[in-house]
Amino acid sequence: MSRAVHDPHPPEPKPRPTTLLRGLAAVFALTLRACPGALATRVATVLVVGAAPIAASWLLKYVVDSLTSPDATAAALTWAAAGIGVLTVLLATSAAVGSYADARIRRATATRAQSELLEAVNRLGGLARLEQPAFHDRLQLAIQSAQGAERLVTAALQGAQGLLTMAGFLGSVLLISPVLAVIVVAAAVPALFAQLANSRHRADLFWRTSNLARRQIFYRGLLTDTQAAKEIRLYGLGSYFAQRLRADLDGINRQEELLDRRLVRHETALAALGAAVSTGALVWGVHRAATGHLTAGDVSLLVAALAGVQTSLISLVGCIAQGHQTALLFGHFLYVTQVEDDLPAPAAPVEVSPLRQGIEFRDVWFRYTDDGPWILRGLDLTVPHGTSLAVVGLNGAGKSTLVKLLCRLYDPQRGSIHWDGTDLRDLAADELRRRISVVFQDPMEYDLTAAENIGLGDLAARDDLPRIHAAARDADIHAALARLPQGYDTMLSRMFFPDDTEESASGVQLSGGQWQRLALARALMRSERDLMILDEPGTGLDAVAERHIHDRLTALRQGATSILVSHRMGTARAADRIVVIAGGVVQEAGTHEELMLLGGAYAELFRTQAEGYVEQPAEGSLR
Ligand SMILES: Nc1ncnc2c1ncn2[C@@H]1O[C@H](COP(=O)(O)OP(=O)(O)OP(=O)(O)O)[C@@H](O)[C@H]1O
Repeated sequence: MSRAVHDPHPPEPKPRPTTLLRGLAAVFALTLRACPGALATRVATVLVVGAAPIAASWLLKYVVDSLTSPDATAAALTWAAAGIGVLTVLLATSAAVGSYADARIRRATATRAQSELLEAVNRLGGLARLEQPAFHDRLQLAIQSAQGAERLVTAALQGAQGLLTMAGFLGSVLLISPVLAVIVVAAAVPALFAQLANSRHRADLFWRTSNLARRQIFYRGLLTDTQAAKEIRLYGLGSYFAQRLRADLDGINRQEELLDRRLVRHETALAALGAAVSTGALVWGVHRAATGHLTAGDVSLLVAALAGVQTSLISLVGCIAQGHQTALLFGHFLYVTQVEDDLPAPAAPVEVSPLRQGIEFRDVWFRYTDDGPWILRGLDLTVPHGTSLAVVGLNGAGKSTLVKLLCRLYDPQRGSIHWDGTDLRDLAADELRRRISVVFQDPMEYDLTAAENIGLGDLAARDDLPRIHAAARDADIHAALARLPQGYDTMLSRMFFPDDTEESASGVQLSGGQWQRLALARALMRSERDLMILDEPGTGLDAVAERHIHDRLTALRQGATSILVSHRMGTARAADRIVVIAGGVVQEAGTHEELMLLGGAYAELFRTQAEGYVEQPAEGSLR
């Protein structure tokens, strides 16, 4: 079946600005999912805090006018004053309840957003996206925006509150003088546009500096990482990396400083304009009252309205700017959570049955990037069920690439790989992977207990100690783990304490070879495995251990299929079939004896290694 050419490294599109409304809708939806109760409480406080000052200032106008009027009754005045008191109490309590609701919204949305983001990243079936620097930049910004997503809700609610207050007070100013109302609104328009432009510049700055920001996190990690500490000290790299970190931070700071200067100029001018408009309006009001056109109550209302309008305008403009900036950043969160999978899922996945016939690579072409070199160039390879295959070749020949393609961590650009005749692209990647057990060249060292490090191989059996012990025995690591201070419960970490409680019970570090055996035990936990792949498991193992493990694995195989990538010819020779990868294709294939007879690349590799083990006669004995 011919397939459309698939690009395993789809390029990252340039970020498209997210509109305030789209971002707002998305964050409100997120908050509703995270904490609907707190959101409802916050909306109620917004209504109270937004409307109460207007009601209070109208009551105050009534009180002031009544005090200067002979018709006013003491009872009405007292009720009006009490009304102001009730509104003040409501305002004070709403502020406290609002802060509490804000804190709940902040915690709940940040937690929800982070987990939705990590789930989305985990949904990506392959490695291609995760290996793109531009995707990492976006991910970094998405994590930042997930942590501060609630700022958009808070800004929107505060903005709504400001809008409510402003509308009420503007209505009041409108009643006193329509012209004045227009002037007050007009004075706010430049502020609004300036703030929107500023927030766009700030979001641009985040995007432009995200690469620098990621790099300084990398340097900081290097300088504090225990694994890196050995080389950093040995080569005296500490100050060098510290300087590079400093240079990156300086680069970010310089760009931020430029932007801040621009913002301070705008904000100073706008604040001066707002103050001038308010003062002018106040002078006008006092003059109108002095000439008998306004009452004393009108002036008190005007004073309250001008202050109210100015304060809510500033807050509203600030909220829109903050909201706009957060919405632009939130665009990265939306992108990452909605990004297309780098491995297209089959429309109707075929069930992955236990391997019966074998694996077949048919004319497989693969390269990691569009402009990179082809690593595989039309590779054909068959691994019949129940046989063992050894893959050998020089560094960089593409042996690990072949393994990753077989696990469907990437799809080939051309050609196909088949599991019992079914193209891997027609199988669900996670089901396929359940049937494969791999020990990679660089296995993970989890900062967890020894038992957990093995149990992760089959999550459903992570507490099944007899199985964990059996896997450890097969990987020849049981005795070493049993001897640890807390046995299998020993934390294999110098970074964390067991259960974060007992500071005295610090963890231990294993040796490189022991970690490798642990990874092998983890791989052996896979109960449904049909295919075992060992990608250079011997690099950290001593010769005795490798021989022992190899014999155990051969015994364990019992009709199962296995692929071994190895530079150790002594181990590779025992496989049923050996292939030499070179130039992106299978250069030679056969049994050890056949390949030695052929006298090609394999025979040369084998002899070169074997010569290293033959004892040379001492010079004197030559005579
Ligand atoms: N994730 C990646 N992105 C880009 N290029 C890669 C990636 N992984 C490997 N390569 C390149 O692909 C080529 C083949 O790498 P691969 O790891 O498959 O070789 P190998 O035969 O396993 O080598 P070794 O014996 O050193 O382990 C190398 O040139 C390497 O630089």
